[in-house]
Amino acid sequence: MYKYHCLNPIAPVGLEKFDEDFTGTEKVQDADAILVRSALMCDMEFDSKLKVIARAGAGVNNIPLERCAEEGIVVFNTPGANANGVKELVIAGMLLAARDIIGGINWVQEHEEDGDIARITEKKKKLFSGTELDGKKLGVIGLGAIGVLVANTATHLGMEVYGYDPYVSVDSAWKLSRSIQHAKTVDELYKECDYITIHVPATNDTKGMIDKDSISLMKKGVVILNFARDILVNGEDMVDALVSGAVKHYVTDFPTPEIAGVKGAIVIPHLGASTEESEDNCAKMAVKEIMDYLKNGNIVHSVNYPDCDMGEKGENPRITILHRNIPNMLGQFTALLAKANMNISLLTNKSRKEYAYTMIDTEGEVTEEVEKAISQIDGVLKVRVLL
Ligand SMILES: NC(=O)C1=CN([C@@H]2O[C@H](COP(=O)(O)OP(=O)(O)OC[C@H]3O[C@@H](n4cnc5c(N)ncnc54)[C@H](O)[C@@H]3O)[C@@H](O)[C@H]2O)C=CC1
Ligand SMILES: O=C(O)CCC(=O)C(=O)O
Repeated sequence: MYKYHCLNPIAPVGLEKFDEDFTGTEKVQDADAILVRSALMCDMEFDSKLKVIARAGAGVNNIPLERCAEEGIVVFNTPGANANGVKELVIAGMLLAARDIIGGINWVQEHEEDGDIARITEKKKKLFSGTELDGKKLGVIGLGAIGVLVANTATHLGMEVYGYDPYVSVDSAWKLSRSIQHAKTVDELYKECDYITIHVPATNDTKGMIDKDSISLMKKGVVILNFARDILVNGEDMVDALVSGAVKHYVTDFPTPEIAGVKGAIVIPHLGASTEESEDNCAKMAVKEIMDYLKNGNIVHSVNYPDCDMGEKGENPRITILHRNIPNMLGQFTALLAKANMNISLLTNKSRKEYAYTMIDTEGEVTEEVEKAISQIDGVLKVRVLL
């Protein structure tokens, strides 16, 4: 029986997909699998029993990926499963910046007791007038699951859309509307656009990518939207830009003490993926990934190990080995099995940067001695024998 623990609430429709070989546990130290959304895991100690973490969502900057890889813990995310939820809120964010909907609604609430509200509305509404998105230029940085949806939808609102992503995947490129203009440099996008929205992962390379230098290249009064992660934007520089009017609105899904009360900032409490549909999609995908890994050894949508899929495990035992990507690992595995007089019926080996994964279907029993001998090979991080 495998045990799973949820560090955040995970949609029941996903958890219901676990079959009879799985049960929930309140004790994280007993878990073979952890499901998580945004809970911070960077300082957590992991029990040697833990084999897999599934992030029901896209961003994985709350999980220590490298340490997990070293400890033989495979980390998954659920690419694209919440992209539509975020896209819809980004479009709402652009509309909130273009029209003073929030100011107008607040004004009505302040005058809700006023019997004359209908008449004074017509006098006061000019205080909350705005502009339209039609004809404006939108720059989308990062054309992954969310960026592509935002870019394509904005074209239907009449916006002229520029996209920038030096690492765009073939899949995303296929999905992108032909009317999106390809910005060859991010500076080109900064200079051209009235609205700029960022949809890149938070990494050492992207941290602080929006700062006083990048803002200085943008049009005065630009609107910047950040539904990716707070650390992509230098908070101090953004406050200065809002105060000076260099940035008209900063629409962000990430409240920080620095930005929360600043005039011009439109701050949402991380609601991008908080829709029934996104939560259900993420939970279902995360549970599927965990079951497939624990029962079949397959890795699909990992963020710290290579994806590797040998289909459903059959009658024969399957040995799965997480190991370093160094020479002669396969040679040592096969030599060891040959010495134990074992036949290999199927073998796959995949690598990703410093780490690799080998799956071996064998004919005949895998003894404890064989399992132990594999785990003692230098560079092996975790061995499992699936029966
Ligand atoms: N507000 C919310 O609730 C949510 C926020 N997110 C955040 O949005 C981010 C993006 O999500 P997805 O689109 O699903 O991820 P994704 O992985 O599908 O797309 C990310 C894209 O960014 C591109 N990229 C990476 N570095 C870049 C750079 N320096 N310049 C330009 N492009 C670069 C990649 O090539 C990729 O196409 C996530 O990493 C997460 O932090 C995701 C889901 C929900
Ligand atoms: O689970 C959530 O609500 C956060 C979603 C998110 O930020 C992500 O998927 O990266």
